[in-house]
Amino acid sequence: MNSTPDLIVALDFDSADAARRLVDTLEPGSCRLKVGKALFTRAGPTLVEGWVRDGWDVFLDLKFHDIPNTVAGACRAAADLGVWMVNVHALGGPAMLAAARAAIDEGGAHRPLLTAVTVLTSHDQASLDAVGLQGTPAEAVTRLTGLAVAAGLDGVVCSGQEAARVRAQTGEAFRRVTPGVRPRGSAADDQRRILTPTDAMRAGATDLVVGRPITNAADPARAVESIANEMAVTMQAAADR
Ligand SMILES: O=C(O)c1cc(=O)[nH]c(=O)n1[C@@H]1O[C@H](COP(=O)(O)O)[C@@H](O)[C@H]1O
Repeated sequence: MNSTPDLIVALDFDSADAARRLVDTLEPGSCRLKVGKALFTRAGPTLVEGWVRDGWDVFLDLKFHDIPNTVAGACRAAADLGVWMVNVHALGGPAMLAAARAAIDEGGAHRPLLTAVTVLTSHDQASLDAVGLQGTPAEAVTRLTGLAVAAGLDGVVCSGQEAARVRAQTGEAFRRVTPGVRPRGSAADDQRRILTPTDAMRAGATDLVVGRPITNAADPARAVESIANEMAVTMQAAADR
């Protein structure tokens, strides 16, 4: 198990106000924030820059996937916002990944972590077959992780189900960011490759991304606390072993 797996709260709220209401109850350092396409399209860079100024680590999850030149420009813009992590789709291919890497490395003073989404956690075998990707989801994750490693990225986004495999392929330092995390008893929603926080940590996830189990909870702040507690208990149990 990684020594400090971190909780990333996916702020997939319909409004900036709803997101702010939750973030105002949390402390930077206790978790990280993820701003994805829905909230960013509503609230834009100003919201992100405000949280960065307040000391938050923000994962800007816009999953860039375009021609290399366009993705390079988008990565430069993300770095200029001061975010902690930015991601692209590994499916964009080697040239796109290299352009993203170069854009971040040649950028200004701030250099966010750059990760690549492998196979979305909403994909199962049938939907992977439908888009024409060969092999099982795990095999596709391995292949796409190979592209991310070759381009010098800092990690991949994969499901907890592939975290151990990615660690074996890449070594400990390469990040394994895992969405599709569901506390026991939570609805899977549209996620297909899921694990509980405890199982994702045991599998070697370095960062756990959790959205709806928090944002749809009657008390989102309490839901964050409960997941953080589960993670702390799992860490302690691993340390005691
Ligand atoms: O890159 C991501 O963060 C991501 C990749 C992936 O394969 N699956 C995935 O669910 N995500 C994001 O992780 C979050 C998961 O949210 P919940 O399913 O609500 O916990 C969403 O914001 C997704 O956009």
